[in-house]
Amino acid sequence: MAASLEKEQKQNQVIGIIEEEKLQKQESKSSNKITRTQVESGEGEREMTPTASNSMHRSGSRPQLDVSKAEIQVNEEEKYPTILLPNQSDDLSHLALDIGGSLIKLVYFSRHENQSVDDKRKRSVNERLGFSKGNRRSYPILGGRLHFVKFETRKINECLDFIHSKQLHCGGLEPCYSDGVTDQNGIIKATGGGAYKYADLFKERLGVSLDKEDEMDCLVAGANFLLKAIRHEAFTHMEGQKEFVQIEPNDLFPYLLVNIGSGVSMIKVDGDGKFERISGTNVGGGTYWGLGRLLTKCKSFDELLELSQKGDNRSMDMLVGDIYGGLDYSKIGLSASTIASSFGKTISEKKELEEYRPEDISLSLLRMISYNIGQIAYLNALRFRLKRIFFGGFFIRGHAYTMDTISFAVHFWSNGEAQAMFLRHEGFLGALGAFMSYEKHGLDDLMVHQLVERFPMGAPYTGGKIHGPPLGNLNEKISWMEKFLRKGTEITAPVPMTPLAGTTGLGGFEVPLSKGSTLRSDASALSVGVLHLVPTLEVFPLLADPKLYEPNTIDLSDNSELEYWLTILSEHLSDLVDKAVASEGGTDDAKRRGDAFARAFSAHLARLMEEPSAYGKLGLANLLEMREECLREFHFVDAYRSIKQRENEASLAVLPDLLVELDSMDEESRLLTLIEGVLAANIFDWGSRACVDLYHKGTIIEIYRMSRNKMRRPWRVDDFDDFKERMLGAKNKKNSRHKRALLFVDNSGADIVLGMLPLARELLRRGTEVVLVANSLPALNDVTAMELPDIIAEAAKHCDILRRAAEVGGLLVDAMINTSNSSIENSSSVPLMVVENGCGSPCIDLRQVSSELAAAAKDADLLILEGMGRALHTNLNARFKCDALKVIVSGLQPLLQFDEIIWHFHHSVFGRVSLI
Ligand SMILES: Nc1ncnc2c1ncn2[C@@H]1O[C@H](COP(=O)(O)OP(=O)(O)OP(=O)(O)O)[C@@H](O)[C@H]1O
Ligand SMILES: CC(C)(CO)[C@@H](O)C(=O)NCCC(=O)O
Ligand SMILES: [Mn+2]
Repeated sequence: MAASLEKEQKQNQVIGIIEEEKLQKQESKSSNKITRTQVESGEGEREMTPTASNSMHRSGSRPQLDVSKAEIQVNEEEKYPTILLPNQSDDLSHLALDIGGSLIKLVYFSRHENQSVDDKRKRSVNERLGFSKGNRRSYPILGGRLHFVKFETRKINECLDFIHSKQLHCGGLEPCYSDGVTDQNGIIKATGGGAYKYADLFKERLGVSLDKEDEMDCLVAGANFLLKAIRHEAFTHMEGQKEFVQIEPNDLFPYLLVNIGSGVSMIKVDGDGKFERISGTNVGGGTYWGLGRLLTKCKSFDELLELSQKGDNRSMDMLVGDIYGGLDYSKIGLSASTIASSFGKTISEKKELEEYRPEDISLSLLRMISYNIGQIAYLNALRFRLKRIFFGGFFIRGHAYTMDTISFAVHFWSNGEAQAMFLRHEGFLGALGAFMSYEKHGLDDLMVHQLVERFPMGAPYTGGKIHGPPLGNLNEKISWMEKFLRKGTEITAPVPMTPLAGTTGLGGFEVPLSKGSTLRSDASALSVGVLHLVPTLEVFPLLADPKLYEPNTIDLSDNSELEYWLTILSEHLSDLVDKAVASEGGTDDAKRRGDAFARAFSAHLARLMEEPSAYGKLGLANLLEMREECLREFHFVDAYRSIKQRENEASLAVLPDLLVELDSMDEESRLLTLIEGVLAANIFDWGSRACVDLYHKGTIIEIYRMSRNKMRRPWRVDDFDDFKERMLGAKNKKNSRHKRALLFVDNSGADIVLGMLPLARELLRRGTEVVLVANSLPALNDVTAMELPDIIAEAAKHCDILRRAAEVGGLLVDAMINTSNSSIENSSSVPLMVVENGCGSPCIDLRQVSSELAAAAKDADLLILEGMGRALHTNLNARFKCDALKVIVSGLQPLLQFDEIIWHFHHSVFGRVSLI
């Protein structure tokens, strides 16, 4: 009882300060960091980590850009030069099509050739951990991206141009990978009626043959894949509320798939490839668009849909009340406001078509068709006792009112027994299924954790948008951004609808309530991202229960939280842009890219502000990663590069003094000092202006010591005694040492050099192997795995323990020789290693880590997570199979908050009670 109370209190304390943390982290990471560190090191520009500037690190797990030997190509006619990337391999692509009665859907795959840098760190890690490079060979498609694009069928020429401009028809799957036995070049998988109808046109225009796949097979294959492999693919939508549902793959079948395209197909799905088309209706999306166009003279589907938002169907529809003199027909459960007869009112009036409002016509039509489909779907579900109904097809178009209407119908007629669900990739089921019909596509074998969805700016506009030329390169994308933002806030959401309070009737609400009056034409385009297939990602093996694991501590589905973070991010944007531009030498090109980045990222923020679930279920980790990805999209490789270098150098200069000081202490005080040191050094992270003011007279070691002195116990959550006991043993009892510790490191500079390295050294001294786990790609001023070996090499010059361990771990060049002749195995030393974590974000989602890290985790029995991103914003509530230590500094006002420390030590070893 007491224990659980204590646990609860600690938890509350922890949660209570999160509010304060958020601000600080962001302030710190984006504020202008002019600490004493930088002021002192005049030679900050000197390259300390030569690799960083030469070539972009190609993470084994996330495809990246190779900017080595990049050249700016000046073209007289063009105002802006093109950047040539000679070492950037061309994407290999292939394509599948679903050519429907209304829309053509494309799914295409692009892959960077596997050029991941085989650096010495990687090699030594591979050797040490017996880790090998995944299964790329046997699954040819893995390791690339899936793009989703659509065009109107009546504008098939635009589609052909798109395919041609991207050369998508040239990259069949087989020729790229097989031993040349089969040559399937020139064959594209295609489904939908158009695969028959337009086969000749494709042959004529592109010289390719369409390999026809059955439409129903494809719909089912696509739906099954999405529902199994994409987290939060399905959602419910009722009364304006969108809720993502996670369906267990072994609890998926049977279900009813209702694909609302031009016409509607209803398919009972019992398993992979096991299905039956049980029904359909000719009253579908084509009916709405076709009749709507005739009746309203609308020029586009979106225009028609937009009209409906301002409509009032009572002028068109005959309601029960119209028939019953304003009364309900309660005996049979019909309220006065229930539609008795769609468009029925128009018979009794002598009005001509022109006298009706197009808005009202559109809304009546939309309701008529949505209800009808909902009802037929329900009846079919009833027929086969199916509880779940998934609605796909582009009729839905992410449109809130349409979904609400369908949901209402299903809910109403089934008395709440059946549930309507929608799919984020709504209209792409068939195309995805066609894609999957390629042999050896490898998609079947992909697991949820190997897929990462991203939302680059290029995607919606090359792809999502139905009109317009494809964007070929960054230059075009930037020009496009410039043009597009001149037009204002175009990238926003479909207008969310909220039900009218107290309405009655079958419809549940009479008129859609809209926040704005326009339906953003790009909305549905933006909700489908690019799907990165990353076979090297794995679930972190030490998670106590991966099913229960939720990385994000803060719930962004809470609107005030989301708003808070979006505001923080937008407030710090200009500062980040300055840094990014400076990191690329402040050239005109960098400025232009910086500007485009700012526009793009603001557009994302605006979109999320308007529709929080626009990108699916978004956690803080995703949001922060989106910022980093957006920087990378505009070719900002490492915005904090020079800041990181300066801080590393300044910290390395004082490391020897610190080590001397530590070595003069007894074991117990050294352990405490080390932990205080980690906390103190993590504070350098925030580098706020207040901190600068306070410290501007000190040297880095003085600042570090001063903050360390402020780290007096007791801490906010203070489990140091438990940790100490585990490390040093109790009075008469000596605890066994840990075999291997994984240290998830955070920032460059003091944080890594004066905080984490000395702690690593202590572990090494005690005979524990140490693996430093760092980012694969830059994020803010976080240290990356690629930068660590150089930092360690520098530190090793002043410390035998680090030097020997780094040699054993293969991190030092001379050690490479040793490792290869394996004499090192005889050494009694334990190794210091570095692995990349698989991410490029200040947070870490432990469901998707690099295979290196997963391999390193196999023998680990101690985890140390440091800093707010990795231990607070994510993973605060994570439970592990082994000892885990989370070390975090937090506080609203830096000066007052030095004692705001979260420290907990969590035993999950058998039989021991969790302390938090
Ligand atoms: N931009 C658009 N242009 C035309 N129709 C659109 C658009 N956006 C959404 N729609 C709706 O989506 C429907 C087409 O959906 P979808 O692409 O799933 O079907 P399809 O494959 O073309 O049709 P079918 O499977 O019956 O051959 C249209 O009939 C229309 O109601
Ligand atoms: C003919 C298809 C399958 C073409 O996609 C589709 O438009 C559809 O299911 N139409 C409805 C046909 C019916 O079952 O009444
Ligand atoms: Mn179709």
